[in-house]
Amino acid sequence: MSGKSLLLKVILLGDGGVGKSSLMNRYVTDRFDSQSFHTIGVEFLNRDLEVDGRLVTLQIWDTAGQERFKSLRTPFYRGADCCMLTFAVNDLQSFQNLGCWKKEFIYYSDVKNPERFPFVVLGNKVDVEQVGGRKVGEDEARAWCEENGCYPYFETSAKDDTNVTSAFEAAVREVLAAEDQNDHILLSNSIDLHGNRKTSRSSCC
Ligand SMILES: Nc1nc2c(ncn2[C@@H]2O[C@H](COP(=O)(O)OP(=O)(O)OP(=O)(O)O)[C@@H](O)[C@H]2O)c(=O)[nH]1
Ligand SMILES: [Mg+2]
Repeated sequence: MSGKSLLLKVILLGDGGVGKSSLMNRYVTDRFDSQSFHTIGVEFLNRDLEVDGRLVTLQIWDTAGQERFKSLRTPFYRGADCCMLTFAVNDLQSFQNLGCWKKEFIYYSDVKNPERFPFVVLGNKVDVEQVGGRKVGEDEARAWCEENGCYPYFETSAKDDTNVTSAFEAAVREVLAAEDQNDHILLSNSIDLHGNRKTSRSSCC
């Protein structure tokens, strides 16, 4: 295990009220507030964790999902290592807006290679299933993830603490895997001192 901690910036995006702040608070402080206020702008919290033997400081940036706060949140997209696109399974519109959130992120973060950028999708509030409140099926959500870039999908509940840890750990794994891939591309395109240019390309998902 490496002794140095890697700082990773993960950003939570999605419609107002889907539970982004609740997911961050559940993960970092293990608390849930059923009366939480809408976020204004952005907030962030850190949590240290170890994934596959690597020490990581996860810096979670929680953004305001309401349209009126757009100009306050978009300046913070730059430098993100992973984007967690969040909807609520009892809110069809929030699912239908995932594509807009992805576009907004790509535009303002100015990522070099959007096709390779690590996104993770969260369908939050799965606890509502028990009271018949689900509006988006798991299959439908998985199909969207498949079509839009083979993104990992997690059905979460900040209220019941379902899959919250797994989702954040998956975000870290996605970033680490993407970095390994980039290192591999750099290595395979390097020129050795004997004049043999290596041109082998790595394959992707
Ligand atoms: N039943 C249920 N309610 C949840 C869950 N997560 C969040 N909520 C509730 O949904 C409401 C909105 O949650 P927030 O975490 O504030 O939503 P947000 O995505 O941060 O909203 P904005 O800050 O406006 O973008 C609050 O009343 C939460 O208590 C969940 O997993 N299950
Ligand atoms: Mg919030």
